[in-house]
Amino acid sequence: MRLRNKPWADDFMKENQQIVELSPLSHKGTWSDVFGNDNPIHLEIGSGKGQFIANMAKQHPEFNFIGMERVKSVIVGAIKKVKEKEVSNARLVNENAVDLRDLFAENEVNKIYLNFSDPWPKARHEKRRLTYHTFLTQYKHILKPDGEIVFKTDNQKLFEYSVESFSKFGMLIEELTLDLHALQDPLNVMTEYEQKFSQKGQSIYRCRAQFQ
Ligand SMILES: C[S@@+](CC[C@H](N)C(=O)[O-])C[C@H]1O[C@@H](n2cnc3c(N)ncnc32)[C@H](O)[C@@H]1O
Repeated sequence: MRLRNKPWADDFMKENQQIVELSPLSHKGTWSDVFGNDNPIHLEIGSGKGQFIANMAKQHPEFNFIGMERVKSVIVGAIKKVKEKEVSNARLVNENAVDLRDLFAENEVNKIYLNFSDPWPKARHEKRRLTYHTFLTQYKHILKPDGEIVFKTDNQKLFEYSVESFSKFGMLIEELTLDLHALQDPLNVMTEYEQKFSQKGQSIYRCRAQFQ
């Protein structure tokens, strides 16, 4: 579902079809054809302005990256960042993650990144959180049996909620850190929000969880 009509963003996307997939539903089950290889597929939901996906694609040519972002004016920024990196292993889709099973076949994806997802703090909006159990059901379907979710946030309440949600769903918590940057993990690629919040002195939380 596309949310707002923005003709200039539509034009920009049409001009950059080597990066943005205009008919992503048609690739369900055949994403490897889009990339021209069988490399593992890593999906980021809510890519924002694309710093993470652009840098990950550059650092990891052995993986294929798909970034999903529902806001047109935001995805334009992500397209520009991916373009600058001159990579062939990243694609963006302007979709609202409602049911990922429309976009991906069973077991088609190897890893899902949820980076600084919108917290939806009100109880009545719980169903919109990307770590709500209905989303986990979708993730389990599209992920390979050994696939994992990597979740990063600065929001303590969302983090606690999400770890509990993973756990209640029967997922295996493989890693949990309350201060990611203290680990000085050289492989950590920062997102725009991560940079912004860590500069303000906020701790960054990360959890890696696997379906069993
Ligand atoms: C708080 S921002 C974080 C952006 C980026 N991941 C970062 O860390 O800098 C969350 C982004 O997720 C997008 N988003 C939220 N829910 C989404 C959904 N259901 N499907 C696709 N994009 C979504 C929003 O439009 C927004 O750009």
